[in-house]
Amino acid sequence: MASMRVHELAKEFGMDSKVLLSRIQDLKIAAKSHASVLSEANVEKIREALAPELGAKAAAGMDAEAAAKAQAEKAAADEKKAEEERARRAAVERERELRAEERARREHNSAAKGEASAAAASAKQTKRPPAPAVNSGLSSLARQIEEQKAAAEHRRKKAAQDARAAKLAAEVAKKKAVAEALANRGAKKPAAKPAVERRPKPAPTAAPRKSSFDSLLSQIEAEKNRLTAEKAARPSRNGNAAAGNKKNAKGAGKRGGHHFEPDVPELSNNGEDRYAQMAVQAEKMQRDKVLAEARAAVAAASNNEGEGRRKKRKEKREAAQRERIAQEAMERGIDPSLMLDENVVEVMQGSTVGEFADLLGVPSGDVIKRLFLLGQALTVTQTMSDELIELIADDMGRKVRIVSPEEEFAVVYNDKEEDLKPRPPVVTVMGHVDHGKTSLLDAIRHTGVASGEAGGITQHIGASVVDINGRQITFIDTPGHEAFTAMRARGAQVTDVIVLVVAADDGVMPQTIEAINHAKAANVPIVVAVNKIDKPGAQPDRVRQELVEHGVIPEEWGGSNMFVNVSAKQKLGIDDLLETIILQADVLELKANPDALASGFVIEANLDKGRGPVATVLVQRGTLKPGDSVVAGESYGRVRALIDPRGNHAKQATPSDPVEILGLSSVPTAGDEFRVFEDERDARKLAEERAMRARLKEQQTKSHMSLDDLFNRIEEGTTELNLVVKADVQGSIEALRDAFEKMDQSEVKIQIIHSAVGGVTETDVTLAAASDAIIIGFNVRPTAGARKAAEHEKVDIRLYRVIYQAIEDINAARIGMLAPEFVDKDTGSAEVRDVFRVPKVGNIAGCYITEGEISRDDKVRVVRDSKVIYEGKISSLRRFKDDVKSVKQGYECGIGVDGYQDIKVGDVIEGYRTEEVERTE
Ligand SMILES: Nc1nc2c(ncn2[C@@H]2O[C@H](COP(=O)(O)OP(=O)(O)OP(=O)(O)O)[C@@H](O)[C@H]2O)c(=O)[nH]1
Repeated sequence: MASMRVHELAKEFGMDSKVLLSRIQDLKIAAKSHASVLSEANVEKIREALAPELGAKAAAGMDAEAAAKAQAEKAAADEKKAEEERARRAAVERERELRAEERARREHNSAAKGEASAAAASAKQTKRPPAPAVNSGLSSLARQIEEQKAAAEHRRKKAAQDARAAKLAAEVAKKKAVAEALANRGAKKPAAKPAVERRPKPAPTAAPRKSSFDSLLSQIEAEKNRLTAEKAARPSRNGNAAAGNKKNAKGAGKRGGHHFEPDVPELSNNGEDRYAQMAVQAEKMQRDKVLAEARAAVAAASNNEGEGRRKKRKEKREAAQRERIAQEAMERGIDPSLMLDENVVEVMQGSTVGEFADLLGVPSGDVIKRLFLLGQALTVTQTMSDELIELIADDMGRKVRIVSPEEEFAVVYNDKEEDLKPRPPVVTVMGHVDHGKTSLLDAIRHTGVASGEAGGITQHIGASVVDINGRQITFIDTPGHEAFTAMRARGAQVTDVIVLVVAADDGVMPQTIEAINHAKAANVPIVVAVNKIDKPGAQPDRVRQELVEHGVIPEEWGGSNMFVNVSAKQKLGIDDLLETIILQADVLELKANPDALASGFVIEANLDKGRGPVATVLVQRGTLKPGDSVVAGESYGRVRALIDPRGNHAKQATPSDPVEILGLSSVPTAGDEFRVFEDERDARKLAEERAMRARLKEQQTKSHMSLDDLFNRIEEGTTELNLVVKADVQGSIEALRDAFEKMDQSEVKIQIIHSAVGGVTETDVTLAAASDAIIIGFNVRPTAGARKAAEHEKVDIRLYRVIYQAIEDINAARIGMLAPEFVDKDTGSAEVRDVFRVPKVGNIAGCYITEGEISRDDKVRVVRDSKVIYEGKISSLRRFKDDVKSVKQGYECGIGVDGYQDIKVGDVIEGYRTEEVERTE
């Protein structure tokens, strides 16, 4: 059975497609509409889940006759069942009665038996309360058990008595034997055999440990006799025994391996002394024997358990191997279960239909057929997207793992704890416009230079290094959150600490809040530099209070953020700030392995006329040296020279060092990863593959989170929906926040990562791209730059005019039912450069089309300061007094907006069309 569409399945079930769709969504299976394709596995799942419901439905749908027949059949079956049950119960009753009779009979017999017990029995019987027949049967059974228990106890005691008697007899026999042996000692040695034979029969291995001192003595004697006899029977070790032969010697040796042969010295013959010696011997023998037994037991156990142990060790080895693979998988960002499962087939990203079929060992025709059923007509030589590879494999019940080309070179950074060495912190300065970021960086650099090497004028390489009390701090030179977020958007996490500059005379401003949000999104700690404290209007405490409202709480007030008052202009508090940064870094315990091939990120790059491509990189791991083969983004090459921030040639750059690289093949982009390879060919191959992938990616840029995609993302495990909210007034933001809080967030948590009053800017788009967020705008418009950036980054910008629409959309998106069938498509944008008053017609906007093309039939919105102030239709579109159908970008025209006279110079007229969009998967 192949995959099916929802409506096909609904038809099969005799259900309404919509009803089935909602049931499917309840089952958390991705399906958006009646046309959605369901995989075979999902169809099976749905069938199973709906089986009871469908069964009931089927029963309900049967005609009356069939229903009556079924009912009759059921009644007959029930009756038959009841009959059987009655018969079974009767049989049980009969059995019970018979048992009671039998018990009564036995009781009667035992009561009659024995005169002595008769009285007792009758006494017992009189004691027992008169009970009905069944009860008396039970109590007699209990009595029988009691009697049997007593008899067993008696037998046990008797056996114990017998054993004790036998033991005593054995002891006596032993004593006798010892006495005899002692008496015979010295006169004539007893024959070996009889001595051994005389060993008392019940002298088991366990007995000596428990036996008394006397019995031990007798054992010693017996053992000694046995040994003497054995010695006499086998050749002496020095080989002069006439009877000696090699075989015997060997056999004795072997026996010695398992046998306990205590070294018992001869005893002197006089009285108490002799007994003392015997006592010592007894103790020694006891100990040695126990030891020997223990050893034998261990040897036996290890022989028996050898197999088990080997198995265990093998299991342990395999578990360790699995753990290692899982660890490696996690470090490479791969699902460990896919790497551990032997049934998983690894398929190279971008495989053709033919290659895919070969890897799975199936005919290409089969794959093509399945693709066709999914609405994808591909030929054998066409490449399959990741999604199709997974879909078709799933359809075939096969497991695959898509291997990206870069994975071949994926370096697993798994440094051992002992290889990690402390490294300096990397700091970015952020803050509102004009709060003194540049001045502060200058002041800091000046401090560094003053206390550092003489003559070291900092070069602009994108980062600078400052020394404070022998400790290094690396500052990223580009202040502001744009650069920071742009880097982060590219996956480059280079900053350890953010210095947030807030002017003491100005307080918290919109960009201050933006910076806080960026820092929080990146999970980077903030050190606050309250700047301009030299100014008369400075209120550093007010800054603290304002920041508290945004979750930045001073340490002295019980929070976790360090604050320092500074004046960048008068260079006050700079050392204090640097020391605070060091303190914050110490808290972070920053470490890296310097003894490895270097890797890190490009923080700035340009093409220098004289020197060719130049890139400033920040080393994050390992040590970079001239001569290293390096890849930086899509560029590669051999490091010709390293230049430090002071403009000097460097011999090496270690973790947290910024350094300029010369010798690359092309100019990389800020935020690109760089990595050193042992072999230059590998570096080149990776760079080329990256370039190829970038081209591919350009064609199919991975979209960021979008409302259309939210349901699928939730299905894939997304649990958070990040939002950037921009609105015309603060009240709208608060209202939206309130509404979200009331929403069911059990499946996906809604987080507003940034909100502000104003139009949607490029920075909003970069933040959204970096945090995989959706931008929501209320009565605001994106700037042209923001729109372009969003298009490029595939960031979803949703613009609303009423709050409930946004709430409805997000609610619908969560369950995959987002259905705005109509969307506004922008057509063009015009800048109002003049306003003409035309009698009888009204005000006409003299415009310049800055983007796209505006047509006479388009709807328009009038935008002022990024806010929509009017929406309506075009009443007239003219070029030089002529009515025209449309005007393209770069041309001037006159636009009359129907019903709106308040047009002003500087307004923007945006043309758009409302189009019906067919929702696809
Ligand atoms: N009085 C006083 N003025 C300062 C201080 N720090 C900076 N300024 C002044 O504030 C103005 C802005 O300083 P910048 O360093 O350019 O501020 P910025 O944050 O880098 O500004 P942008 O680059 O435009 O974002 C300049 O005129 C500085 O001279 C200070 O500590 N005290």
